[in-house]
Amino acid sequence: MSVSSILLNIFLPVLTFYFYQSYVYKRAQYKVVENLRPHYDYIIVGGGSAGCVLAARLSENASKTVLLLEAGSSDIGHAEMDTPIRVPETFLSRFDWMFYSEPQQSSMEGLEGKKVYLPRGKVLGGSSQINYMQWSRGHRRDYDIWAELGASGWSYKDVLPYFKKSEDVVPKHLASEEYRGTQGPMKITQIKTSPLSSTFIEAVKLLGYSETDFNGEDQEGVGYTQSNIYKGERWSTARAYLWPASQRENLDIVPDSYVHKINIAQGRAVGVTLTQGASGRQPKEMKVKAKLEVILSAGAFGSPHLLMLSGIGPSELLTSLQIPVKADLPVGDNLQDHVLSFLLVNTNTSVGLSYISTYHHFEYSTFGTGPLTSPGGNDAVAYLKTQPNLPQPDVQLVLVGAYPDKKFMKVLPGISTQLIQNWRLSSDRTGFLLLPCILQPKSRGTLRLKSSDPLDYPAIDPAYLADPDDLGALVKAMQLALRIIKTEPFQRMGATVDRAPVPGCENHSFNSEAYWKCYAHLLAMTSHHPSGTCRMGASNDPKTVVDSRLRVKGIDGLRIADASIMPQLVSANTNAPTIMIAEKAADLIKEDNE
Ligand SMILES: Cc1cc2nc3c(=O)[nH]c(=O)nc-3n(C[C@H](O)[C@H](O)[C@H](O)COP(=O)(O)OP(=O)(O)OC[C@H]3O[C@@H](n4cnc5c(N)ncnc54)[C@H](O)[C@@H]3O)c2cc1C
Repeated sequence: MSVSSILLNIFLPVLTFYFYQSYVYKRAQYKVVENLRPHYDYIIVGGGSAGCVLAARLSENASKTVLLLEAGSSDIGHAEMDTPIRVPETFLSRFDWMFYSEPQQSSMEGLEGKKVYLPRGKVLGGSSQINYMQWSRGHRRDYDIWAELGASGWSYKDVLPYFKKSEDVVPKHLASEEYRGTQGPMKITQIKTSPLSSTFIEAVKLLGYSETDFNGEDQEGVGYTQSNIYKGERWSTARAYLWPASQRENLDIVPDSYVHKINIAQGRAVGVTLTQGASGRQPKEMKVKAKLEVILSAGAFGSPHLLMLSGIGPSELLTSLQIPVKADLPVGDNLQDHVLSFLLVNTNTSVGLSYISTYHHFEYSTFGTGPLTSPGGNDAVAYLKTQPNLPQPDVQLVLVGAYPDKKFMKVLPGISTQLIQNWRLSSDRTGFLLLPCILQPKSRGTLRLKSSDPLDYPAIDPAYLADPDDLGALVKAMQLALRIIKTEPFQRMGATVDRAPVPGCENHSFNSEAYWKCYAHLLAMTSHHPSGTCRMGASNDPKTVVDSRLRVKGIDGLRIADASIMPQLVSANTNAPTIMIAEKAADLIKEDNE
């Protein structure tokens, strides 16, 4: 071994580790809360994307006491979450609830047991701590439709100020005064580390689209991914909102606290029951009282689960489980998620992020730059229309500058061992992934309690592709992606979709519509955007759980603010919209109580 290779392979990683330990791990800490107060003005359940925003905003008023309860652990000092390229390492880790769907009836034939792995963050910062950090708001029509569906005060004009309030857009060319914010806690940047991104942008432009700020005036078009990544690190809501607020006297942040019941007396939420120290220390059950409100921000799976455990949900189901009914509401209906498929594209040269070396690890830990700052490889994105006359884009196409190995494909999307073994993919593993995703799925699923034991996970059935129109839409999205691969910029690198037919679809001629239909039926996956399970809308609408001020119908002192309240899934990733929901919720709560 030469001196230079010893330096490169041994000393650099050691030095890197030392820098990381001394720089990142000691930057922040939460105040230790020895004993909870007997009551707080506000109790927030769930410290995820929404919960961290609410904790920070509600504790701005020093005269109000706020308790944030999070089932998972602290987020501080975990390089696997902080380093943007390392997203997949958080899956199936202690920071993940590791939900699985019920076996799917109309899709996912190629997945183990036809079940979809549904990761969710279990840590301060919640799913914003394990997500791909894509920052996108959706189309203005999405919010106008919310208002048309009965969510008054949630049209695009109404929510735009809250999107702006949440963000600090760093690249100057994106910081339009009318549409973007520059004073908010969420740092938004554009990462341009993969040379493939510009090829993708060039290719999409050849189909007649322009490079756009898809979070600005017009969503349609293509661009580099906008990410909540700053100085090379994930900018979760814990980091953006909670860290700066964490030393406030009136805010107690308590991780490792699993709330299993909202206590309701005479039609009012008066507090919660929780188990503290569930992961590690001696578990301790306790009750805490809320003087003003309990705010549920446990996410699209956690919030409906907890409501039902507390007696708020479909009365027939609750009665069958011997749970006394406090309010008969359609909790757990209206589950929506984006569904996508993936195209494995081979190239004749090494592209994307496959060039990452020891030097890049050193570069990252020393300067916070380089390919390790890529948001899990999701480097460019396009919002496209499958028909020109559509009122808004119906497809999101994400470029992932990396080629997955079979081990990864087994975890995400959870392809069955048998299918992977029989799929004779090219052994030449240079290339990239394209992820065509349908933005307005029609399928609707459910979340139901399996038992009254709070530790039993609920039955989650997203009913992917149950509406036959969704399969057709997904095939059209894939065909659009195939057109992009055929453009000259990609042909320069010999890009072709891997020609090994998926086992089960060999009878269809490769590349025919029937082939892709079969492929999508076998191999679709979640885009990780479950929402809608505690639907917001007019209070006299029997399909809604919360009114337009996010108050749970029929129960005083209880609100929900997270992705579960979306009446209809937005046409984008859901983190920025959830943060917007929490920003607006904080103002509604302050208006009603202060
Ligand atoms: C793998 C993955 C990739 C994604 N990629 C993107 C992306 O690139 N861009 C994007 O915009 N969106 C993305 N999303 C979606 C986005 O992160 C979520 O929509 C958003 O974080 C939802 O926020 P939330 O507040 O509703 O829920 P969460 O952030 O999940 O927060 C819920 C919190 O409540 C806690 N909790 C639950 N039950 C209880 C209980 N009983 N007691 C106490 N605490 C409880 C949980 O531990 C969690 O911390 C992704 C999601 C995942 C999982």
